[in-house]
Amino acid sequence: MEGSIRCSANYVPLSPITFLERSAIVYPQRLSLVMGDVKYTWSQTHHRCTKLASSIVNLGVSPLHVVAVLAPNVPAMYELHFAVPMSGAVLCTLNTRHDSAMVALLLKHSEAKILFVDYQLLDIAQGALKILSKTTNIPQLVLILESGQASPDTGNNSSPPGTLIYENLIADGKLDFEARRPKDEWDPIALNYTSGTTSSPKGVIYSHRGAYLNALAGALLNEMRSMPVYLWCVPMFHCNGWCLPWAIAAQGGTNICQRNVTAEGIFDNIFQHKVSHMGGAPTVLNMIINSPLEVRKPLPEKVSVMTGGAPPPPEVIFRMEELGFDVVHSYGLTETYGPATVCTGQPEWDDLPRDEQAKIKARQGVNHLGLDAVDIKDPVTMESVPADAKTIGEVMFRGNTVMNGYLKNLKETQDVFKGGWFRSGDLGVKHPDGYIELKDRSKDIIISGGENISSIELEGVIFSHPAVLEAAVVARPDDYWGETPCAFVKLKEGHTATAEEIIQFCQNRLPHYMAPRTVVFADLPKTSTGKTQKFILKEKAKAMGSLTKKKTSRL
Ligand SMILES: Nc1ncnc2c1ncn2[C@@H]1O[C@H](COP(=O)(O)OP(=O)(O)OP(=O)(O)O)[C@@H](O)[C@H]1O
Repeated sequence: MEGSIRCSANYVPLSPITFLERSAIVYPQRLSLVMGDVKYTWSQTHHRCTKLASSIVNLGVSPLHVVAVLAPNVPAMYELHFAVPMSGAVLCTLNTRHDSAMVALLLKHSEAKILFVDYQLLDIAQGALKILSKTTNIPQLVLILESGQASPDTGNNSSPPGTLIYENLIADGKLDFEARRPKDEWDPIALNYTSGTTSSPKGVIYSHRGAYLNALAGALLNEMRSMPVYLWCVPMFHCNGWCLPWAIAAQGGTNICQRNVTAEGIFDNIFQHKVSHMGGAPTVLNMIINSPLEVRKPLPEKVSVMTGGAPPPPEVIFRMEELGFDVVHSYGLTETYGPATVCTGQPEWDDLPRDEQAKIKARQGVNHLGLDAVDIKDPVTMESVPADAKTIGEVMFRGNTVMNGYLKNLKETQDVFKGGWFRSGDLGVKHPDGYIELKDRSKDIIISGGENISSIELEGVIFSHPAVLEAAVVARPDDYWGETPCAFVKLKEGHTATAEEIIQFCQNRLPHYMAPRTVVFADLPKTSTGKTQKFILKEKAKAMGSLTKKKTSRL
């Protein structure tokens, strides 16, 4: 329109770096980070990140170079979420459960210039560098020590010559360094590899703009007021901790860091630090509700817990709320910066019976405020499916919190954006109230005698059996039915149940064709982000062979 001028006065590339700068002014003396005796204020965090960023630049890192980190949720991991972007580089957080071969592969793919590594993971990093040294340049290693740990020697592993020490980089950094801001808000801020549940990890590129918007949407959907106290259970290496490191800075909150996640640690931290918010995959919630009675103490105040990353069974939501937690259910993918939808609560739901409420809350919901739209579409015609809670289609996303693309994989990027929407590979339905509900990943849906069986729905029912701790359902190939549902079940300690009892339990609650035909009692293989590795279970189910023989009629 005539009269408008786009200039630096009214158009500044969005970046979460501004959250830290603002918090250092608004909340200078308030606690930003706590882990054991280590405590920093927002002013200190700002200073430390500035100095660290200057040292990263000093090491020869140029804008858009990749800087990798292999560390659990320790304060350094949090600081790197700001220091790396402030240096103009792109942060690549690596899964702490990867072995050296996978770390080497991802370092090579991302062409990382620096690898920050926690001392407890030094042997993995060293193994990776050894593999890399055979074919390519190796990144500069920077060792993160425990606070007060003076020596780089870590038990049997002494760091290789030339290794730098994290705290020295901060001590030697310049406080007058001016943070490098993105030239364009579309510039990458992070590179996140997917969990590798269904295929090899893909490198997902996040922009400053997307991270900024998803962080603010995260604060809103968690209903975080200023100065929340956030307990870190979600690994920061997974979708940058669902973008919450940036959200907590935006709200001047206190980050309570912990190396390991245990039910005892969670309750201790809640009491000690008056935690207001936390997050965790359904496996973490399951661990909480099944922890011994002496651990599960009544909460001093409501704690809001965001869950996602895998389908939370209604039973888990129900029992968490019985303990006094407020469960916020969110769904998304690495490609959507983690959380993309939220099952926004409605006051009328409060009048429903508790188990009914839990079922409604287990739905994946609606797009959050930072995302333009989520829809369920026919992947061929791209038509929206009717909102009848029955017609299955593919979940698709559109908006500013969808990734830039996959690193060095244009073909895959084009494929997932075909039709102008991001195709998630998840299958779901739309309810009449517009909320979506996931039924399966397209690779996991079970088709038995022409009927679709949702493994998520079936797992939810098995899960509500009082003896069941965990359940996963996969397809068992069948000569007559095509596939039949095969349940892998882990029982709670001290509980018993037979396969027949589990099958009967399901038949009493579901149409008969949906009940499992096979029940196997076993431990469930998991990814480090809490997802069941169904491909392993599928192999096992396949190895069992067909339940029915060819040419037999109905069972
Ligand atoms: N709230 C949720 N309910 C149900 N499923 C969820 C939820 N949140 C996430 N998921 C599942 O997790 C998937 C996203 O996982 P993520 O991006 O971490 O990597 P991955 O898809 O497991 O890895 P890969 O793409 O390499 O197989 C979603 O597509 C969905 O299937």
